[in-house]
Amino acid sequence: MSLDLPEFQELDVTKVAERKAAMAFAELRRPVMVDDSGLVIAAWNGLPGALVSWFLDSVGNVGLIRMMAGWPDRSAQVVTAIGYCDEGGTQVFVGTVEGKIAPEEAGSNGFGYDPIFIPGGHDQTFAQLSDDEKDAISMRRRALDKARSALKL
Ligand SMILES: O=P(O)(O)OP(=O)(O)OP(=O)(O)OC[C@H]1O[C@@H](n2cnc3c(O)ncnc32)[C@H](O)[C@@H]1O
Repeated sequence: MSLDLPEFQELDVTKVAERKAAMAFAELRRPVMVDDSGLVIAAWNGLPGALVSWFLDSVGNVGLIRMMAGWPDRSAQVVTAIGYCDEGGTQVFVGTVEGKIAPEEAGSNGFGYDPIFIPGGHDQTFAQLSDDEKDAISMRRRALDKARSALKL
């Protein structure tokens, strides 16, 4: 079932996931799980964070790379927060991958910011890795592993 929830103007994916989960539970009155993901650029004090889809919709990956010109520190994190809510309350499980913004777009796998994010320990973007390679190290995998073990799924 699909549920349209309001978007929160908030940088922190953890807070967005927590509010989304609570709101979805209030609506559906049954256990819910939501996902919110973001791109956290260190030199920009965390921008765009959870607002990344606004950046991608307006300037795209290429625009984002251009906006990084003049910022020598290209380090960034990709973060997924999984929010879970049931009668007992809300819990959030966060997965993070440290890396950096690529000098140019590369690769055609994946979606979103995959072509411009190079995970630490690699010299290729997420979009140059196979689906299996990305899934093995992704922020979403890390968040889901935490959720699985905490919720005993
Ligand atoms: O809340 P908004 O910002 O409207 O977006 P959304 O709910 O539709 O989507 P997400 O939080 O899951 O993701 C925010 C943006 O991050 C991108 N994104 C999410 N997961 C990603 C991944 O694994 N690799 C690359 N980009 C990703 C996605 O394309 C969106 O533009």
